Amino acid sequence: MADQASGSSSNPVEERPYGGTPEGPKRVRTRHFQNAKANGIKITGLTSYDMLSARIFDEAGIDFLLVGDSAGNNVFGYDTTLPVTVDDLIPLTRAVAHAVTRAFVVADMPFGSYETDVQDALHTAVRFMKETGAHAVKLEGGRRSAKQIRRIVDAGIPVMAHIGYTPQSEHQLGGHIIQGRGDRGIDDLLADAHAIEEAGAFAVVLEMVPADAAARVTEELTIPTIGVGAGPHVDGQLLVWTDWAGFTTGRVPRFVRQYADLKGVLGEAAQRYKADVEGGEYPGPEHSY
Ligand SMILES: Nc1nc(=O)c2c([nH]1)NC[C@@H]1CN(c3ccc(C(=O)N[C@@H](CCC(=O)O)C(=O)O)cc3)CN21
Ligand SMILES: CC(C)C(=O)C(=O)O
Ligand SMILES: [Mg+2]
Repeated sequence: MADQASGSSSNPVEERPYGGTPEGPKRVRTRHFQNAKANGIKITGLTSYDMLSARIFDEAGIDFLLVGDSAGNNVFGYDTTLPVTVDDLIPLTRAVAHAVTRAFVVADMPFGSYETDVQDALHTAVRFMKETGAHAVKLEGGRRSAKQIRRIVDAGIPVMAHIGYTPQSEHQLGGHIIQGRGDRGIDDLLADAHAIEEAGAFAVVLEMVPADAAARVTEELTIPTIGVGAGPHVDGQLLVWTDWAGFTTGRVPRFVRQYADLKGVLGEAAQRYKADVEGGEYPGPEHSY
């Protein structure tokens, strides 16, 4: 998301140690998502669960950071996102929101915090906005979540929707299964997408859907689509950062391209550290007082 998306091309050029897009908006807002789609500029997103990774991604010019309930898998060590609570995510979201200067921060609403009732959904969204400094909330579901989306948007809180494969419904969907396949699948996906747009969401995540289905949704909607395993014909991409950085120790979905080998780097560092301590090589005189 670069210059044309900002609406203000007069930002002074500043040095960013990780590269990125210094010419883009000073602070990413929902209108920049809309402008990016209108101008054909791709939006980039990563998850983040802590201050250090958030700072690095923000300085690199990643447009938005999602404090995902995938923290269940990647921080808390659960097999699914289902046990994650609002109280689990609030401190992580606060850490990320306080770390960024440019990136748009999205708080993921965990399972059980919005499906029960429209009032519950609003209460959860307000907690995230009031207690963390996030700029928007995200929730799963299309038609089934439209009432919740409308209520939260009416309260002045931007909502990112999420359809296709929705991990909080893993047991109903029967595992990590591609959604939106076949005519019936595409019709369902489109109906969900239109319901989300009508309810007032500013963007929608499409997870694990065929590229042609994602292209149809992207074409038909006026709000930007953010793909996670949805092929190239979408308005932006999002990945779970620990998958993307080669930090995840378990299975990683096929749609991920791994941009680093953190597991290898840290594993090797730990082995060298152990060897140095055991061999009397660390600490050296320069580390001692
Ligand atoms: N975007 C995203 N959604 C998730 O639900 C998710 C992540 N990332 N990353 C962390 C964990 C790991 N998860 C997953 C999800 C799918 C596969 C997987 O291997 N999927 C197959 C297709 C389905 C299958 O055969 O199981 C694939 O080829 O991608 C692995 C781990 C679920 N979690
Ligand atoms: C994978 C994205 C869309 C997500 O919801 C999460 O990280 O929790
Ligand atoms: Mg999530």
